[in-house]
Amino acid sequence: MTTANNNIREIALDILLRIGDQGGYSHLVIDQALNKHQLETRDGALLTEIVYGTLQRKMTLAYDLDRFINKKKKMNQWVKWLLYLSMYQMKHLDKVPDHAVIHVAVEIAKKRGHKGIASFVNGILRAAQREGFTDYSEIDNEVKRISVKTSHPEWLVERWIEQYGLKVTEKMCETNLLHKQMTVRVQPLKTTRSQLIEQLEADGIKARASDVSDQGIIIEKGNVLKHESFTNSMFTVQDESSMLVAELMDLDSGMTVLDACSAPGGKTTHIAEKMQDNGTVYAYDLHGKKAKLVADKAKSLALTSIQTGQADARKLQEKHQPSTFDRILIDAPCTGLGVLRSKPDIKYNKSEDDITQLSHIQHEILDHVAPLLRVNGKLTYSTCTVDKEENDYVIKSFLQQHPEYQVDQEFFNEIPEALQNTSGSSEYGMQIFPQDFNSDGFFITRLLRNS
Ligand SMILES: C[S@@+](CC[C@H](N)C(=O)[O-])C[C@H]1O[C@@H](n2cnc3c(N)ncnc32)[C@H](O)[C@@H]1O
Repeated sequence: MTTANNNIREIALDILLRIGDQGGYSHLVIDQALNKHQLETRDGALLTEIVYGTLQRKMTLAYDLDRFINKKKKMNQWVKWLLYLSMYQMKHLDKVPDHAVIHVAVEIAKKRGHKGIASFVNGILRAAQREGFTDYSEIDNEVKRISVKTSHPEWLVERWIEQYGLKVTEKMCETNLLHKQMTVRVQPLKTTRSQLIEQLEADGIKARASDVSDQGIIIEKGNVLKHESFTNSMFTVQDESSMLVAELMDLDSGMTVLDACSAPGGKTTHIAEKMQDNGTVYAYDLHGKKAKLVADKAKSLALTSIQTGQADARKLQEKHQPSTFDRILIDAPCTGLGVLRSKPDIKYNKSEDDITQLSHIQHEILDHVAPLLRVNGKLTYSTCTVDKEENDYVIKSFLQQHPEYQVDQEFFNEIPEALQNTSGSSEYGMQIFPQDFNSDGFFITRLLRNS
């Protein structure tokens, strides 16, 4: 193993300490580290794999480690994370032999600590190499077994089982550990989807058309972010479930649309594209800096129909007259339990109280924005979370208090074929699980104002 390899593990250890114990956001901390260290593509990919893999499986690795350790022994945080990241590589990275993983871990332990710690690390990892890892079937309690095996907190597993059943929950937790392919959305005012796919394929990037959005492209192999079409803003990176939101808003050219919670602008720009950049999309966000990101994104995609501003969605009645908008999108702030594959820290940091608090905010936003829609207009509500309290129940209680609204039944007919029979959906909307379509977990519904 080279110094570069040692270095990658040391950087990985620093990142894990920042995310794991100091609460940094995984994607932001990794991006910062990749920029700071200017790693080659292959090294960057290995670093990302080790950090995400270890973080994704933190609870499983803690269970594994417990089997090899004298529990009375107090361990430094960095030693714990070094053991986790080493065990992760031994269990899941075939290309790195165990003896090399152990060697690097011992070197790092010597450098950061002293000989005694190095010998402790060596002893634990050699025991793991000798005895191997369990398949967790020895855990009788179903909730605990799923929690340990898939590294999701017990409260969340229990909650999902209650809401969606054991089979769906176990599958969801397993899917949350898998790699998600990148998907992008073509900017149709600049090129067509088939032209872009052809261009990518010609340059060695394997790509195919999405079934859920006619602007969507699934990238199967290759780094599309280094391709000239990205530099030229021919597309934007977006998850397929997220693309489905604007697809299901029933948009038309020339409309006046409100996007009440818009940053960083993935859906705002999609809305403008679907209206051929003709009409007006008012895009707000609670945070001024974030609203600027929406303006930047609109500019980079050369879209001119978007007007951005800072505002609390609950106070938009101060800016707009009642019955102004043809379409409204509330892509609400949420716990993000549908995006655990790309943001694994969420599953360790969020609590049931966060769910309840956010559901109150979601309800308040809906309540205050509702009068701004014109009669016969349509309001789309979406979240990237999997939890009934933030989804179905928010809609249910909104409808009870707003008899002038109903769920738009046409919405269910417009759901793409491939997603027609998702098991999580209810009379209040469509719940996409990560396992349904290898996309993010999302809730989407559309309400009609009838008086
Ligand atoms: C799920 S994100 C929106 C993602 C965005 N629609 C997209 O597709 O790129 C929710 C956004 O709501 C914003 N937000 C939170 N509370 C808000 C409020 N009271 N009023 C307006 N925006 C709010 C957050 O800053 C965050 O950017």
